[in-house]
Amino acid sequence: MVDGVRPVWYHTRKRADAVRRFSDRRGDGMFTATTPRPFVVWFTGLSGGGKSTLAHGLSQRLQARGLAHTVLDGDVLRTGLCADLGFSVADRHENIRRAGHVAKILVDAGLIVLAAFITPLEGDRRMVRELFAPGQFVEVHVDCPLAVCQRRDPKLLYQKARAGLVPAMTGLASPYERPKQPELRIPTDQWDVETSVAYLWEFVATRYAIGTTPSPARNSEGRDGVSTPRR
Ligand SMILES: Nc1ncnc2c1ncn2[C@@H]1O[C@H](COP(=O)(O)OS(=O)(=O)O)[C@@H](OP(=O)(O)O)[C@H]1O
Ligand SMILES: Nc1ncnc2c1ncn2[C@@H]1O[C@H](COP(=O)(O)OP(=O)(O)O)[C@@H](O)[C@H]1O
Repeated sequence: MVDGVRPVWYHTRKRADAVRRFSDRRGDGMFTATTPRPFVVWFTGLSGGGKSTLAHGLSQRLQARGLAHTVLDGDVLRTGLCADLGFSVADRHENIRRAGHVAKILVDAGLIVLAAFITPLEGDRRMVRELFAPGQFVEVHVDCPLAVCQRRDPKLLYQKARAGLVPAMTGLASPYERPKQPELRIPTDQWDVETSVAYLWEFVATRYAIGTTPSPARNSEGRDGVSTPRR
């Protein structure tokens, strides 16, 4: 240390110590209920299915509890970081690879990440999952039939695709592989937004012990398996 100037590692360690004191009041290495370990919720599904709507609905609930989080949206990343990519299988793979690594960096920095990308292929979803520790990744299949997505068509993309103006539209000219083992399926053609967000919240809040007393089960690192939608 020279002239009272402290090296970067000093501040980093002091901050880490402070965070640990705050987040580990039990003193046994477990985070408290109000400061869950960071995790990623990865929304996959057709365009118009409800990925962004549900990500922002969950974001509001996290916001209300003061939990540090961010939303990563395919539409947004494609205006900057991924602006060079189109919708071929190879470009979608690269898009998801980049998005997955950004999510990983943010989760490692302590944020809860809500990622909304079509992510149409099982292999790409697996690639992203494998970036994270077991139990840190929640795959949510925003499950909405193509016909309903086409009826909603909030961005008129399907209409344009049918007119030949949007190439490789997912579900029409480009495949969407139905997720085999997501942690959650949300049938957004059958449930309204409020019901869907409530269901999502119940799963996330339980799994990560948000706003509840920590229980021995919450420290489990294993996958919880698919949760069957119920009303
Ligand atoms: N051909 C084609 N197919 C699907 N989607 C298209 C296409 N062209 C543009 N868009 C717009 O891009 C958004 C999807 O980007 P993603 O990064 O989520 O796609 S992917 O995961 O790489 O497949 C998607 O956003 P969402 O509607 O929110 O899914 C569309 O707004
Ligand atoms: N249960 C539901 N969950 C999410 N969105 C729903 C639901 N029911 C109807 N919607 C509507 O469907 C549309 C989904 O659009 P959006 O969230 O942009 O989809 P995506 O991000 O998958 O393209 C919105 O207009 C939303 O209000």
